[in-house]
Amino acid sequence: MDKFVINGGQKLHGEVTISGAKNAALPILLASVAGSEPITITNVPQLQDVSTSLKLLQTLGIEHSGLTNGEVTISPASLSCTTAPYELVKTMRASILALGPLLARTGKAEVSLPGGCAIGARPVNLHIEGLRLMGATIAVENGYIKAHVDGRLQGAHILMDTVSVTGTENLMTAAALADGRSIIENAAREPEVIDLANFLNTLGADIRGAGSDTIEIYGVEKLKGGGYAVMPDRIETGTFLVAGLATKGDITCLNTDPKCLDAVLKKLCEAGAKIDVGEDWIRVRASQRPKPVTIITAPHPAFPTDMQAQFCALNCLAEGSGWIRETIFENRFMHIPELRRMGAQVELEGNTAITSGVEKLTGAEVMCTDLRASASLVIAALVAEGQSLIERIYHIDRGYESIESKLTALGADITRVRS
Ligand SMILES: CC(=O)N[C@H]1[C@@H](OP(=O)(O)OP(=O)(O)OC[C@H]2O[C@@H](n3ccc(=O)[nH]c3=O)[C@H](O)[C@@H]2O)O[C@H](CO)[C@@H](O)[C@@H]1O
Ligand SMILES: C=C(OP(=O)(O)O)C(=O)O
Repeated sequence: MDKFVINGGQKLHGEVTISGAKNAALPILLASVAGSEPITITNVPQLQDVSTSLKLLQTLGIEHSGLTNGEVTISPASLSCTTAPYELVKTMRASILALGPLLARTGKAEVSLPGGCAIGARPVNLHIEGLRLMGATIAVENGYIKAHVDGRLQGAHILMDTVSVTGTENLMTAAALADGRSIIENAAREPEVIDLANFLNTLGADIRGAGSDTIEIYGVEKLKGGGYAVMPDRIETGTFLVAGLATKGDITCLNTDPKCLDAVLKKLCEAGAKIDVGEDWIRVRASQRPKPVTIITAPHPAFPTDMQAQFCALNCLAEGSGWIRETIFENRFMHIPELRRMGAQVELEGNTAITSGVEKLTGAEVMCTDLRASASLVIAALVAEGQSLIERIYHIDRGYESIESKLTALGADITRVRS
């Protein structure tokens, strides 16, 4: 398993180009299952989860060109299998997004249950309930969601009990091919949901209202081919901005979208960063220790849970105490014990992490437990005095493209040790 060795203490400075968004690329790649003509997708990040998605498409019999320079052409016409197997699904939760398009296109789908994972139980009941409302018969047997429908799925009125990002995406994609009109209420408003809707509309779908809490979908019989560029990764952007502030640096994120980052930019300013934005770039500058912030994670447009761990690392360095409450996932504080190994003073009270900022963290051997927890450890190690060894970085490779090259170009001292 690869490791990072980081010698802390370098201020980050310079420009970094942000990659396409993992959480938009994965739904888009898997929604291509619903298509029938060639689709070219660009600005796709080179990530482990993207490789897994392409492997899954291949397992379904769907031919593709492979990913080159962020571009992949997918030929969904060759679909020949409707089972998403455990070996692939277990490594990537987003595989559940194969369920809606497979069922809508072929009338049949067997997708392994993604199961629990590091950050919480993450059930998929809302995906299943929504598809049932659209006329599917679904059984959960032998660890698989087994779904079928005679003829086409039927348009339905779906009120989601909880805001679910992939739940909304799965149902929206299925409804795009259903017979008649569907309404999804209490839909997720995340920018990645809008990106998926725009992608499907490029292929001839009729989806209205994505980005609001009510999405209206008029089903079409077939999708056509087309090209689409994935939106920039707002979480990768936020992670680099936090690293810039934590190291008292001066960095500019290019090829990003400041409009998707309102809640994060607000907290960066409260933490003392000087932020400048343009149409597609964000510059962060800092010269002082950060100020502590108070954060409550919640669905978009509120503060994203995927930025919680990175701000925890920031609060650990702040001048004074702050707190962060996690309301989306019940087990998303596994970075805390690792940050403590680096000298952080953090108490956990239920779903709230209360920090007393320390003047310096110290390098240590730490272990990644999930994707964003890994990002928080990298940020802490960049600031810490001395050397840190970060283990199990396969978690970070799921979601950050070439993170060590990007950080090195910004002046960090980071090396990947391969094993
Ligand atoms: C690939 C992708 O886009 N992943 C993102 C997506 O995950 P994901 O779509 O899995 O997360 P959800 O939005 O579905 O989860 C939100 C909450 O709803 C609950 N829930 C969800 C579905 C369901 O059927 N029943 C249920 O109870 C979950 O347990 C959780 O408490 O949104 C999360 C919340 O912004 C992000 O952290 C993930 O990075
Ligand atoms: C939790 C995340 O991803 P996933 O839903 O793919 O596990 C994330 O991107 O932070």
